[in-house]
Amino acid sequence: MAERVEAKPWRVLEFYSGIGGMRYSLTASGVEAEVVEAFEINDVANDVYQHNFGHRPHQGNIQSLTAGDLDRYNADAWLLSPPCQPYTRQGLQKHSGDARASSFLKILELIPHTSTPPRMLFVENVVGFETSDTHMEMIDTLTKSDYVTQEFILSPLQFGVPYSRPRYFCLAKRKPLSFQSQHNNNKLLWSPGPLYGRDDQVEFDKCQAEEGSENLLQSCESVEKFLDSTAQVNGEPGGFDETENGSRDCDGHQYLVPLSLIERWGNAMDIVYPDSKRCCCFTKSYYRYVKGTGSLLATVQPKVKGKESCLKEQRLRYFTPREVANFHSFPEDFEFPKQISLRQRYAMLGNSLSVAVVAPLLRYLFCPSPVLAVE
Ligand SMILES: C[S@@+](CC[C@H](N)C(=O)[O-])C[C@H]1O[C@@H](n2cnc3c(N)ncnc32)[C@H](O)[C@@H]1O
Repeated sequence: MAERVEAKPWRVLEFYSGIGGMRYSLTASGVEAEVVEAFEINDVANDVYQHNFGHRPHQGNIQSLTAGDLDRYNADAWLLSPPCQPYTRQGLQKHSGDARASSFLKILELIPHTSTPPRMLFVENVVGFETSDTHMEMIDTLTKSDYVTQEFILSPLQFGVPYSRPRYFCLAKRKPLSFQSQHNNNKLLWSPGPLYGRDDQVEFDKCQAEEGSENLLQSCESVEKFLDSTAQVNGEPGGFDETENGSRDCDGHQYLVPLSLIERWGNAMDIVYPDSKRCCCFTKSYYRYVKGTGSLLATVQPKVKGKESCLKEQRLRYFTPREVANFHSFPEDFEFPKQISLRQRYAMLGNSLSVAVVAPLLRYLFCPSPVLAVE
């Protein structure tokens, strides 16, 4: 095998590509890499991916891929964001017993059967994955296949984004490749310090990643910066499913939270203001349900913030899909094709990831470009 020619981009496979959050992160990381194929079962997500990247992912069940199929791509790295439902706190936490975990386990099992196993792997999932039996199997397979791992739990709050979305990440490199800070091998880290060559904050309080300490929040931008100044919150032109939004239509304002919902669920709502420094994780059920699915924006700021003031007078609205994409640090040119309904937009964004978090993790995984062994 020849030494890797530095000018040649890394060849990358993107599994569970969704709307392409991983690909945007790879671009934002500045790593010279090329996505040689993406894999995704959902045709609506593939419409969005194709619209933005000009390439339609391989549509089908990842579970049916064989080692031979994957060998053909001759990929250096696999990026994977498998379904998180088996591990979510709200779910039944059936872990590997959940059918939705099986395609990921199957892909892991293929690694030792490929003729050229990927040199690097990147896995994203929800907090809770790290204690699952799927995680145990993953680490076992990676160790047996000669990989060294470093794991992180990080939130956009730690990257200056006023958005709490802690997620689990596994970075794996196949020997003889190694990480920059090898003393963090086989550790679960709650701090982004190692990504920037700082090891001072590794023993970071895990609550900070999850909830955001006061210091951390003060270093974040305000929610205002993420609002879409051009958004016509009285109805974006075109692209929305009339019947779906009809029931929400309140004075023609499709993003306004109906008063009936405020009366019923007001106590359970997470309300933020333009000068807030934190908002809650947007899930795929945002806009369908209000409890625990993401924050609502008060467009009229009361003298006393919060629920002490009449919620009905705060003119609460949902964040628009563009604004959710902003909290995910998606680029400005990301857009949905017109035919994608509002609910589908929220659902796919809720499944996606934070580019602000994943880009530096990918940079850390790929760089400095390790010199590969000469065969
Ligand atoms: C957590 S989401 C990943 C989203 C993606 N990272 C993004 O930025 O949008 C998981 C994705 O995997 C897809 N998926 C789930 N099971 C699959 C399977 N067996 N084969 C292919 N795709 C699958 C889902 O449709 C979903 O889009």
